[in-house]
Amino acid sequence: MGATFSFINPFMNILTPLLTTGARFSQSLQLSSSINSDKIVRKSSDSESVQSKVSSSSHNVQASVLESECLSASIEEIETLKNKAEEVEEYLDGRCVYLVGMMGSGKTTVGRILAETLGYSFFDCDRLIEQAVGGTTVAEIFELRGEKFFRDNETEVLQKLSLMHRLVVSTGGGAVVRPINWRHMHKGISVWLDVPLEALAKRIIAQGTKSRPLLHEESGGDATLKRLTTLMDKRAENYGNATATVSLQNIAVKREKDVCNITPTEITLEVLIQIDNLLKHQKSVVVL
Ligand SMILES: Nc1ncnc2c1ncn2[C@@H]1O[C@H](COP(=O)(O)OP(=O)(O)O)[C@@H](O)[C@H]1O
Ligand SMILES: O=C(O)C1=C[C@@H](OP(=O)(O)O)[C@@H](O)[C@H](O)C1
Ligand SMILES: [Mg+2]
Repeated sequence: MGATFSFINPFMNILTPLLTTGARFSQSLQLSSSINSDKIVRKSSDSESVQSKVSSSSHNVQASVLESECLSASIEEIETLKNKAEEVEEYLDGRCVYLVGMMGSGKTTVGRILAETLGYSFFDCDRLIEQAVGGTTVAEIFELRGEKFFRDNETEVLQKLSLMHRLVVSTGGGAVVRPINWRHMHKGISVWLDVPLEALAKRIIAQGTKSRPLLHEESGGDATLKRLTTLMDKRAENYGNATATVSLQNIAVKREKDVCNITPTEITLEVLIQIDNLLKHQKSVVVL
């Protein structure tokens, strides 16, 4: 294995303050605002006061993810989300939730909402690697040190996170390729966000392909879709190792919506439903 960037110090420097103070991940704390996100869940009659509080908090303090989502999600949706999370949290028993899926599938976006809904800390693997390597971006790491260096450090991040509890971890799209990474993720619950490639291509093009080194030679929709298809053909089996799957195609049918119009809140709810079904099934099997 090439010289990997030792995470012993830099990585633990990022985690240690969280472990010692027991603080929820600073990212969530930075996102949370003067209003406790639990208070978002009110009867619709309070929605005006909540909305005004949310909008005022978003002026003077960076709004929490739920609050910002609340601006696009109804109070009823947020209430359903929080109620489901309370059910799931009991069965989760502190186990970490790992989101896997192709680049652009919404792991980082949904991960933040899921963490705040569960009252878990949130980590994004790519961001941890960038922070531990002195702020170098993922694209720069690929360019300057190569993909193997990146993958070695991705494995080290997952190994260290697997020692912790009550985390939502958004992995990078290629984390599923190494069996050792599954050994770490299988200590928790892994959920595959399965998004049709055409929807992925649209999102990634809208976001810009520069930040994704495995794509950035591609320009234009067809080339990006072709590249994503090649990657997916190689990885489909790996994503299938996840303990649960959230298919956006299925959500689209259930909600009679176009896949591209399914919101992160709706996906987060489906993640919770799939985890709930899985854990209740596991519990019933154990009882038998
Ligand atoms: N449900 C969604 N609908 C539309 N766009 C989304 C959705 N979820 C995420 N996105 C957008 O897609 C892009 C990739 O999302 P991100 O969370 O970074 O995915 P990943 O971490 O899986 O690569 C971002 O621009 C994000 O705003
Ligand atoms: O699919 C992949 O191999 C990658 C996905 C990226 O993460 P996202 O899935 O968050 O874009 C990032 O880890 C890197 O560019 C490699
Ligand atoms: Mg991501």
